[in-house]
Amino acid sequence: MNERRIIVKTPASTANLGPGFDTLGMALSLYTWIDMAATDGPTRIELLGGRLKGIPTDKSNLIYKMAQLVYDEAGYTLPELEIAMYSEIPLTRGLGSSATAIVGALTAANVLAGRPLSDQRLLELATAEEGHPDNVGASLLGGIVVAAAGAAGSVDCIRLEPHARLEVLVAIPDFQLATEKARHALPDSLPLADAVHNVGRSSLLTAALAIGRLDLIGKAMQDRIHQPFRAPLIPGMADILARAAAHGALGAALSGAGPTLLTLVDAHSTRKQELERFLLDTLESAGVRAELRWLQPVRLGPEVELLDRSMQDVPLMDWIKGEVKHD
Ligand SMILES: Nc1ncnc2c1ncn2[C@@H]1O[C@H](COP(=O)(O)OP(=O)(O)O)[C@@H](O)[C@H]1O
Ligand SMILES: N[C@@H](CCOP(=O)(O)O)C(=O)O
Repeated sequence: MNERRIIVKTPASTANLGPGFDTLGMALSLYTWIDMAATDGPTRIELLGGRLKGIPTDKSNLIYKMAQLVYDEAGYTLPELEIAMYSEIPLTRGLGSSATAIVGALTAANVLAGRPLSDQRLLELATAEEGHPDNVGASLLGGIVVAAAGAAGSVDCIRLEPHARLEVLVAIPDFQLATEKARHALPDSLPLADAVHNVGRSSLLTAALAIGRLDLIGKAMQDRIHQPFRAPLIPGMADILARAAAHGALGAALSGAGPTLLTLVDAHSTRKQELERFLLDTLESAGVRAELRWLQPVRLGPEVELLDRSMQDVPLMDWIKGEVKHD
């Protein structure tokens, strides 16, 4: 069979950006590649690189399940599949690895099926699977997204173009924190004053990002909905959020549900090394080892390649190595 081989490269994401809990997201320059083709043989799922260890390779795999969902929605019968996947996104660190896998798989399966589903339907399916629209919105639309999930599975999502001078420095701690666990740390209800605080900051942040008021970002990234409750799970976090701006960041936030800490930085800043030192020293004093990564906001959502016959047998890693050289 193997006539349509699809490779989809999907960006990671950071959610919340501080006050926009379950609402704001931004696509980031780390990627997952999903390679999907129909096959006459039995389904085969290959996970490449070290990061996907422990993830099932049978039909309970998330990628396969998302493919099944697309075909069910379209009313088609899912063929047996050959799937390969490689990810450079660290899992369970607050960089949206699960959302990237969901969006990449829905996109690949939709192309394989001849695009029966609209992007809007893919967004709704991805949100239902992930439980919140911020990460999947960013991975699907690219850029910065403002997303709101409504009744009966509806999702409204608006994409903003990231400012050309916006850069991202993340500190990725060497421990994992499952989103589910970090969501359990949150209270069931909040004082009205805290809700008002967040509505103000989140609206200000959205407006500032939309019109390029980088000077307002630090003030606007304040949050009282989730970060105060998650801070005890991440040693050093409270200190970093309180003092990153004094060390050259435009603003700082917990990335998604953590434990990664995110700083937004003006690309023209002359204080990048000072910020790097501050993040590493603060985390080290708190007993946390972390890796720093400079990332860019990504403007594109999933990039789809339909491989022609001459490329049918090229291993996914060889194909990727044409553009990246790391694991
Ligand atoms: N490529 C993938 N294939 C299958 N499952 C994945 C993949 N990437 C992530 N996951 C699942 O998502 C989980 C991590 O999701 P989550 O706790 O929301 O953290 P994050 O999305 O911030 O990395 C992993 O433990 C794994 O079960
Ligand atoms: N809005 C969610 C975002 C979770 O992001 P993840 O990258 O940690 O999965 C939350 O804050 O729980």
